[in-house]
Amino acid sequence: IRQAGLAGEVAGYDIDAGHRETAREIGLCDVICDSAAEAAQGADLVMLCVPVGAMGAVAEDIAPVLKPGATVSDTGSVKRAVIDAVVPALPDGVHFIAGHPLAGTEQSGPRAGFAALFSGRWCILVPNGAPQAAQDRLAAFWTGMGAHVDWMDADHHDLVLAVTSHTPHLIAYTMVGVADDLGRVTDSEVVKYSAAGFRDFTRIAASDPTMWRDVFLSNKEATLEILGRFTEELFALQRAIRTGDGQQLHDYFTRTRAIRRGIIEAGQDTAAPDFGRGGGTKAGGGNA
Ligand SMILES: NC(=O)c1ccc[n+]([C@@H]2O[C@H](COP(=O)([O-])OP(=O)(O)OC[C@H]3O[C@@H](n4cnc5c(N)ncnc54)[C@H](O)[C@@H]3O)[C@@H](O)[C@H]2O)c1
Ligand SMILES: O=C(O)C(=O)C[C@]1(C(=O)O)C=C[C@@H](O)C=C1
Repeated sequence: IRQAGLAGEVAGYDIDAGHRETAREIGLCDVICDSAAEAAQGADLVMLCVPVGAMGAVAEDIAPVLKPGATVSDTGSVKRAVIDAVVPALPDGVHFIAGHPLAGTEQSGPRAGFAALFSGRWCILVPNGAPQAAQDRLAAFWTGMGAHVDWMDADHHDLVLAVTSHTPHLIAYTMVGVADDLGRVTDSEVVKYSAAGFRDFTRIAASDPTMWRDVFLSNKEATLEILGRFTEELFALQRAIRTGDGQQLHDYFTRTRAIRRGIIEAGQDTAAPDFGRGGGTKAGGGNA
């Protein structure tokens, strides 16, 4: 936000005093406040970047000081539960537009952020009935940080993300847990010879436990739906292996390879951030 000059002043607050201290040390914001309400007072845009399960409580903390006409948004990985928790807490005349930048790492805390994090990445926004001018302003804010903005309904977002992010994380957690159960994950030979796939699983499985606990508890329905489908496919492959059905395995892997190749050919492989991309439209010099 500061690098792209998207806000006149950025005020921040974190419930963890150590994180506030670190944020002051590294100059993350223009000002680090001692309460959420102090940080939100007078802001044109308030961005809630806390675990999904804490969004409602923070909205209640800041509600009394919000400026009429202010926009409140968030970065949470789940959208329906956040809207349900935040909207009832906000006063009339304040708009909530839910958001989710599809960018992050397994690292947490104030030192884990970097200016190019959102560059070339999608940011999904849920309009939630906010006025067009507020929607345009928030979209310009994200494109100002180099993101591509898409608008989506909250339930659709939660289903799509259950497929592309939430269930894959659960699978990574499980795979690393299985290796640990075998007592081999810390065995130096296993670590030394672990192939890239498993290493990627261990990186994902190092993600923040609070964040991911909240994601699964608040996107229960969609995650369970996708997990059910995943389990059915897994059983089919398990059976093909047991019965020696090479044709089924080959057909399945051919189909999945075509999907990956289709993504590359369509130029939609945004897995790697485009660090070269500059900022886009500026959202104007408000306070965030
Ligand atoms: N990490 C990712 O890959 C990623 C990507 C996209 C979206 N998200 C979402 O963004 C949000 C933040 O994730 P993050 O990765 O920045 O997490 P983070 O752990 O780096 O930061 C969250 C911070 O919130 C603070 N916090 C917790 N409860 C609070 C409260 N009640 N009041 C004030 N501060 C509080 C924590 O102390 C922590 O420092 C989450 O909802 C997450 O689902 C994360
Ligand atoms: O690479 C990672 O660490 C991530 O998994 C980031 C990731 C994702 O699934 O793509 C994780 C959760 C989010 O809500 C958005 C991004």
